[in-house]
Parts: sequence; C-alpha cells; structure tokens
Amino acid sequence: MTFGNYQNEIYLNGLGGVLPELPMAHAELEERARAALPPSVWSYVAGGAGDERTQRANVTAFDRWGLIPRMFVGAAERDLSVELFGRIWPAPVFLAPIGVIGLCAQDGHGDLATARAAARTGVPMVASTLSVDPLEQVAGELGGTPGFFQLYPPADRDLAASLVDRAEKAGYTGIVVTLDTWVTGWRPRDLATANFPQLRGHCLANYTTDPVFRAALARPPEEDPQATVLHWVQVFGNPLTWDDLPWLRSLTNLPLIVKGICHPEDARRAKDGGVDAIYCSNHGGRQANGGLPALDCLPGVVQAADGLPVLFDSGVRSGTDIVKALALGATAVGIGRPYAYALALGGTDGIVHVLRTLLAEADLLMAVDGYPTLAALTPDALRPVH
Ligand SMILES: Cc1cc2nc3c(=O)[nH]c(=O)nc-3n(C[C@H](O)[C@H](O)[C@H](O)COP(=O)(O)O)c2cc1C
Ligand SMILES: CCCCC(=O)C(=O)O
Repeated sequence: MTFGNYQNEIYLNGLGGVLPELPMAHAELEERARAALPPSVWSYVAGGAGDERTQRANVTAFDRWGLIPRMFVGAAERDLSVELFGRIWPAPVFLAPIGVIGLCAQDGHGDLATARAAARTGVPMVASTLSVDPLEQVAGELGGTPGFFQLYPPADRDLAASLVDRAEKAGYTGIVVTLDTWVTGWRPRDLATANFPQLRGHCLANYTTDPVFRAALARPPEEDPQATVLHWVQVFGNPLTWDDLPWLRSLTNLPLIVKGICHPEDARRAKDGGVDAIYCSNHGGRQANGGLPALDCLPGVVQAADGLPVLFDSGVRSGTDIVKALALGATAVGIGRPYAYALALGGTDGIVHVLRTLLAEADLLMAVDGYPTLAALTPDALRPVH
C-alpha cells in the first residue's frame, strides 16, 4: 500500500481502506471502543499509572508545538517512505507492541489480526512477548512486511535465549527489548479490581509453547494452568543493569532496539553498548505517573543517539502528531492504543482504517504545509505554542 501523494481525487473517489462506519478522528474512535469493549478490557487498555496525568500529558504535549507552513515549495509530490534496518518502509510508522491485543479482538486472535493489517499495509508490526497467538503464527501472517519481536527479558536467561532464537527462526527482522516494565507499575484501575489479564493466563502463549519454559514446570501448562501462571510470575521480570547489555547484545545478530529510553544519558550508553536503534517511549504512561511527556524527552534522546535511528511512541493520536514527532527527530513513530481501539471496532479492517486515516492526514499536512519529504521535517518546522 502507498500512503503518499493524495490529491483532490480523494474528495471525489474517497480513500481506499477507510471504513465509512468507523470514525475518522481519535476522540470518537476512543468513545466507540469504550462502549464496545467489556469494561475490564477497556479499563486495562485505556488505563495507566496513578491518576494518569503523564498519560494525558503524552497527548497534550503535541499541542505545545505548532508547525509553520512554508510556501512556494511545490510540494505536489511527497515521499513518506523510509529506509530502516536495510528495508524500505512505506511510511515512517509502525504498530507498537500491545500485550493484551487478543482481548480487543472479537475472535480473541488480536495478534493475528494485527499481523494481517501489517501484511495488507506494509506497516511493520512489533509483536509483543505477551500474546495470545504464538510468535511463529504471528510471523506467518506478516507476508513480506517486516516484523519485530518485542522481548520482555525474563529472569530465566535460557528462556530469553530460546524466545529470541524462535523469533529469529520465525523470520522476525529485529528484536525490541522493553526495559521499562520488568515490574508492573502502580495502576489503580486494575489494582482496584484485581484486573490483570496476564494473571488469568491470557497472553502467555509464547511461554506455554516454549520448550525451556515447559521444561521448568512439574506438569504441562494444559494440565496445571494455575502453576503455569505462578511460574510465569516468577520468571517474567528481570531488573537488568548496564552490565547486562552485552548479554542482550550477544543474544542476536538481528537489529537490537531498546524500548523505554527517555534520558539522553541512557540513549548515549545504549548506543555505546552496540544497540542498533533507540526506542523513546514512556509506555503510554502505563508504568510511571509524574513523568515528562514522552514527546518532551524525544529531542534530547535524538541528540544523544547521534545519528542512530530513534523510534518513538506515547500519545500519538493523529497525522499531525506523527508529523510533529518526525520533525522533532523521530525516525519512525509507533501507533499504540488507537489501533487497539480500531481492532475492537473493525478487526483487521479497523486497523487498516486507522493507519490509512492517520497517514492520509500526515501526507496532506506535509502537502499544505510545504514539507514534502521526511528530510524537510526538521525542528525548524516547529515553534512552541504560547
Ligand atoms: C494495553 C497495552 C498493552 C501494552 N503491552 C505492551 C507490551 O506487551 N510490550 C511493550 O513493550 N509495550 C506494551 N505497551 C506499550 C505500547 O507499546 C506503547 O508504548 C504505548 O501504547 C504508547 O502509548 P499510547 O498507546 O498512549 O500512544 C502496551 C500498551 C497498551 C495500551
Ligand atoms: C506486565 C505488562 C503487561 C503488558 C504491558 O506492557 C502493559 O500492560 O502495559
């Protein structure tokens, strides 16, 4: 699918992939998803840490930047494609990892539905460790679209190696290691109702299909689901230190990307440790409240990354948000909650819908504001809004 160069014909012929029954704007999408999803799933997906100030600030941070239009640019041809890790992406966006995405799908198979949307659009997917569908099956739906396996590094190092090995064999093109969630943050909505899908055994398919994980159990997961969850709780998190980065690096020759980096010094050290890209994110405000909006961390991380690609997510809700994050130095921008909501409302087609609308808005903004290429989108395109 291509995402650029929309001209007036979309007003005559419409935009392919857009579903008339789904909203074009995020606020309505969110509202419709809230009504459609069971309350416990809604509160898990939509909720965040503490009183969710950081989560809200992630979104409103975009309002503090304004794009300045440029004229006489002749921006009739736009090019949104980007080369990353040796592959051409059709647009500088990707589907961020969402661990409980299965719960948002009517048939339960949200990981497969997401992979199919990636296959249809060419927009890369980062597949979560915490999935309902095993990583091999997810990879099998990606077609030629790049897939990344997101690793929650477990305390059991052999299990980590096994998961990465399986991801390599399944054809993933990179490993995203999430550093900010070795323990789940203070999430009042879920704590109040003891609502943690993982603890009910959802999303553990990558573990229950893993030979190393299975070997550590007295009885197979199918026979003793409760003991399986208890063992999972023991091995899930690993509070890594910088001393562990060489070990992580040694797990794979695939591109290694570290997710959850917000401090420039951490970006610098990760670069020195041999990672291939930095992923600036505060986990959508789900882990720590009281933090800076992720967007405010982006420029410092970009500077410290010193030429290394920087992926970004947290708070992206529109095409203009995508353009602003790119102007602040992101190489590619992750879509999170919006595609989970779209999945709830329209399955694979819903995810395609959301990607089409976000990217059409971004493309037309680049046209009317006179920034026809990603290279033209520099911090000089933006000014703070007073
Ligand atoms: C329900 C839910 C589950 C998530 N699961 C994971 C996960 O398994 N691994 C991970 O690295 N990030 C996970 N994230 C974080 C996202 O990858 C991303 O950082 C976040 O959604 C960005 O914030 P936004 O959705 O508000 O834009 C999850 C986010 C949500 C909303
Ligand atoms: C233990 C973390 C669960 C998945 C996740 O990353 C999230 O809910 O944000």
